[in-house]
Amino acid sequence: MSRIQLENVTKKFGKVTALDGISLDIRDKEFFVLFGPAGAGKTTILNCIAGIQIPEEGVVKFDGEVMNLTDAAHRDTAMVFENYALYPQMTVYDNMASPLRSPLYKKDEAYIKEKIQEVAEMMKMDYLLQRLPSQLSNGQKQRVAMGRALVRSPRVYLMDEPLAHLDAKLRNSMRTELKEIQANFGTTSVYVTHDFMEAMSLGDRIAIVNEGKIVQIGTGDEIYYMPCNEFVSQLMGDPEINLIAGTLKKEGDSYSFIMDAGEKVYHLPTDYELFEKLDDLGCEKVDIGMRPQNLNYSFEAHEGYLKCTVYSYESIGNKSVIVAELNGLQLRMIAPNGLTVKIDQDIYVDMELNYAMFFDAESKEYLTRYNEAAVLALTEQEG
Ligand SMILES: Nc1ncnc2c1ncn2[C@@H]1O[C@H](COP(=O)(O)OP(=O)(O)OP(=O)(O)O)[C@@H](O)[C@H]1O
Repeated sequence: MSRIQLENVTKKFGKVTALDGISLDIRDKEFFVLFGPAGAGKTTILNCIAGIQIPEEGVVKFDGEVMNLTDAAHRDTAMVFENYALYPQMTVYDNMASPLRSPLYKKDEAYIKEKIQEVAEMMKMDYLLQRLPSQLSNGQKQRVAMGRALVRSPRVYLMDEPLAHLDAKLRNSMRTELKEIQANFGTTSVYVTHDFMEAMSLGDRIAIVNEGKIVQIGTGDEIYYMPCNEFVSQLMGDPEINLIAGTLKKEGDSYSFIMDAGEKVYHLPTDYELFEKLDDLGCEKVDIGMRPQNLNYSFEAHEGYLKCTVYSYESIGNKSVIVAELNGLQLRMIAPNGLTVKIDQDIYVDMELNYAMFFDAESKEYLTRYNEAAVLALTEQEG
């Protein structure tokens, strides 16, 4: 059992408030992801759980027991750092054995050998056991650092960007493995990342951290489909969501959206629940959020398509991103690789508005979206 709670935790470094009244309730056996931009406070949260840093205010609890006065060595956590922290003079085997040889968790050598063999096989690194860290690639060092944490069965694994130095292919396969390993071990895990795909694929739940505060907590789908504000909508998606400023206008039973750029008028697809909500909210100035995959383009003029020019066309691996521009508004869209596209050439853009999210133009807070009830039903199933 390991439920980890933080209640109103504040941590300062001189004048910098790294954590500003953070509260989290991480469930037993949960794979919990902390996701946010650089400097948000993610590592500091891990350090407060580990006992490496002590909050000035607030409480850290393990299974209901206050841990603030328990030192790091006695909290029974296992941490994996981005910078590996391997002992350079020890072989991989001895590095992995080190937690099991420490006075606190001491095990006999036969047990240690068996455990290391099991983890090394699982992590496909048994051929590395006799090497020194200096004889390993960065990716291999990272696997060893993770293996060293996995030989123990602590109350909680604390992982700080453990896949950051792996190449894309290895990162993908490690992601899948990690999730399986955690499911098998059933150990509560808190995992820091600033990689959107990693957060989505690993987290049972994700906490969005920004400027020392928790902005939103939920399943990946919940946050992706109903981000609580524009900042979260931008963070949750790669390529980033399009935010399009304009004015809502009610006309009888229906609504139009007049886009600021080009003053193009869109008649919003009918969704009575959405329209009722818009009636209640009474907002005029809104930003519409459109994911890049819900924009379509053509190089020929079409009725209802928005005439723009190509701003850029760049490959992002197995697909590309086209950015179209109109009066300073840039629209990101997904396209295949290998198109013949010239910068500044005409491009015509269509928006699948029945996927739109609506944000208040002033506060930037989420207002509503199409199919909100269906999204809520989906996320309730997951929760
Ligand atoms: N030991 C320290 N001394 C002074 N300031 C610190 C210290 N540790 C963290 N900070 C500051 O606290 C804030 C939060 O840092 P933290 O490392 O927790 O962020 P993070 O979200 O993990 O960022 P990153 O993704 O870049 O690792 C930052 O402003 C950082 O500069």
